[in-house]
Parts: sequence; C-alpha cells; structure tokens
Amino acid sequence: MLSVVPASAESRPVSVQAPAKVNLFLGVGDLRVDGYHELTTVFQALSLSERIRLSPAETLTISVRGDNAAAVPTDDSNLAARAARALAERCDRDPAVHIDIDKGIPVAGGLAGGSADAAATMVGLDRLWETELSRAELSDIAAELGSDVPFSLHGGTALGTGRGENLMSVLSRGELHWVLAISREGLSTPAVYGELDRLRAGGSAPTVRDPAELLQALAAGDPHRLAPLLHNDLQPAALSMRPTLRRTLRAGTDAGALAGIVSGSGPTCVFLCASARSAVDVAAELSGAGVCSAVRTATGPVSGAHVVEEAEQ
Ligand SMILES: C[C@@](CO)(OP(=O)(O)O)[C@H](O)COP(=O)(O)OP(=O)(O)OC[C@H]1O[C@@H](n2ccc(N)nc2=O)[C@H](O)[C@@H]1O
Ligand SMILES: Nc1ncnc2c1ncn2[C@@H]1O[C@H](COP(=O)(O)OP(=O)(O)O)[C@@H](O)[C@H]1O
Repeated sequence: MLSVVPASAESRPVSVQAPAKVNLFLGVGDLRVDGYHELTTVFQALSLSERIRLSPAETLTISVRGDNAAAVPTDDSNLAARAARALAERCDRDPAVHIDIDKGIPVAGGLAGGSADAAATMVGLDRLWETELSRAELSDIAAELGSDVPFSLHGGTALGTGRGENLMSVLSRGELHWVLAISREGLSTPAVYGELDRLRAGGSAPTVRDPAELLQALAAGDPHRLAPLLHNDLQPAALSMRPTLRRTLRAGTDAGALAGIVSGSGPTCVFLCASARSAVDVAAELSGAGVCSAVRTATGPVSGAHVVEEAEQ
C-alpha cells in the first residue's frame, strides 16, 4: 500500500534505529603518523541497537536513557551532538534539534554504541531536514566523526580498511547467533590501542593476517568453519588491561559456544554459537557463571542506521 507523506512531515519527530557491531576479524597494522593504526577488519552489525528520536527544538539539546546512561556525556562532546553539528554545517543550517538517545548498546564496550548514535543522528536529520545528501556524502561526514561511524551507517557485514572507514560489503550467508558477555566497567579505545603499542614495542613489525579464509567461511554460512577463524589483534591488549576477561572467555566456550573473542577494544566478549537454541543455552549458563555483569543474545548481520517508519513503532 502506498503511504502519503504530508507536507509538514519534516517538522515531525523522526525515530531511528542503529546497530551494535562486532569485529569478526581485527588485524591491526602499524601506528600511522596521524595517531591511527592501519586496520584490516571484518565488521558485522548485530541486533542489539540504539533508538534515537529527533525533534525540532530551539537549540541543540541531548537526553540519554537506558543502561549506564549516566556514563554518556550530554554536552557537545556527545558523538550524536557532533554529528548534528557536522551535518548542519554541511547544509548551512542551524542545528536546532532535540536528540533523545535510548541506549541499548553498552557504553565503552567495544560495540560502537557512540558511533551508532552518530550514524542514527545523521540518518534522522537527513530525513527531518530533507537534506537529500547521498550515502557517499553521509559516509564522508561519518568518517570525520570516528573510524567506526561509516560502518554504523552501512550495516550488514563489511571489510574495513584504512583506519576502518573504507568499507566494502562482503557476502555473509544466513544468520549468525551470538552471545554477549557485558562488563559494567568499560575500556577506553585509545588506551587499548596504546597498550597494544606498548606490548609490541621492541618486537618485530606487526604482520597483519589475511581474512581471506574467514571471508570464505562467511560466504559459506558455516559457523563451525568460521569459529576458529575469528581473530582480534587488540585482544592481548584488552586482556592485559583486564585480566579477568580470560575467565569470561573460558566460561563461554565451556558453556558450549563454538568460539569467543573480545569485541574490538573490549571489554565485551562475544561468543559464536551453532544455533539460536545453543545461544539461549550458552547465555543461561554464562549468566550463572558470575563472569560478567549482563548477558545478551543477538543475531547478525542486520541493517545499518535506518529511520523507523511510523507503522513499525
Ligand atoms: C577498536 C575499534 C574496532 O572497530 O572499535 P571499538 O572497539 O572502539 O568499538 C575501532 O578501531 C575504534 O574506532 P572508533 O571508536 O570510531 O575510534 P576513533 O574515535 O576513530 O579513534 C579513537 C582513538 O582510537 C585509536 N585508533 C582508532 C582507530 C584506528 N584505526 N586506530 C587507532 O589507533 C586512536 O588512538 C584514536 O585517537
Ligand atoms: N552517544 C554516545 N554514546 C556513548 N558514549 C559516547 C557517546 N558520545 C560520546 N561518548 C563517549 O565515548 C566513549 C566510548 O563510547 P562507545 O562508543 O560506547 O564505546 P566503544 O568505542 O568502546 O565502542 C564513552 O566512554 C563516552 O565517554
């Protein structure tokens, strides 16, 4: 059925959903002169998500709800506020909007929650302000906000290069089933990259592995083949800063997961399971193991940041 968009649609609040990400493969190369590391990474968007509501307002304001909302800044340092200002500047307009963020993604968890908020804000304001920017233009602005923001827009499963902002879609057949072990205390991304540099100092130059085999396993849609190929170069650094994560990783595989890794810079540990049923069993056992503060199940891949139409709300 065709939906009729009323002429005043641009002044109505817009709701947007944006996903968490996991790095199925994270190869970290040399530290560049600009302070970033050269990456080869395979991202997957997960069904754990943020909900953002954008409404016209007198000035730019932010409110944050949900788990650990108190840990999220509501000033101009919030990534969603930075996204609104960047888009407003690009379109030569006033960033007069209220951004209400409902956090479904743990803060500082290595799951790109802040990047999801930035991507959601861009997609929502594109609708609210009728900017009609192309995906490529939105993606360029996203890359200026943070290395993970372009993927939060893109969603699905993608190969990321550069500092993670250059994306190429990759085929991922079927649905993967994940269990997430969440820590109450986050880890700082720059601190984890810094710890990796410290661990590597004096050693030989990093050799970045090739994700080709992992990409083949994804295309085949076989979680058993994929499990031993999951890889994260930041994991030793995250474990060095948070040694208790070793116990969390062990508990997940003991509970029946096919494999577990630290997600990005951590501290969230993600476990790949053979089926939806196995994920429920692993989640139940992990919940009782006392190795994390919360457990969630999720599936991937899912779409990137997108407007939630009224009928879906
Ligand atoms: C590690 C990853 C893996 O996807 O994600 P998280 O675990 O944080 O979610 C990303 O590389 C994080 O991306 P993002 O969180 O957007 O980081 P940015 O804001 O761009 O950069 C924050 C800081 O992280 C370090 N950084 C980030 C990206 C990169 N390729 N090399 C780096 O060294 C730099 O110290 C930089 O100043
Ligand atoms: N909208 C936001 N949501 C979460 N954190 C934000 C946001 N804006 C800025 N931040 C800051 O960014 C830090 C990292 O946030 P987050 O994206 O959740 O983690 P990660 O980089 O580990 O994926 C937080 O500790 C917080 O201080």
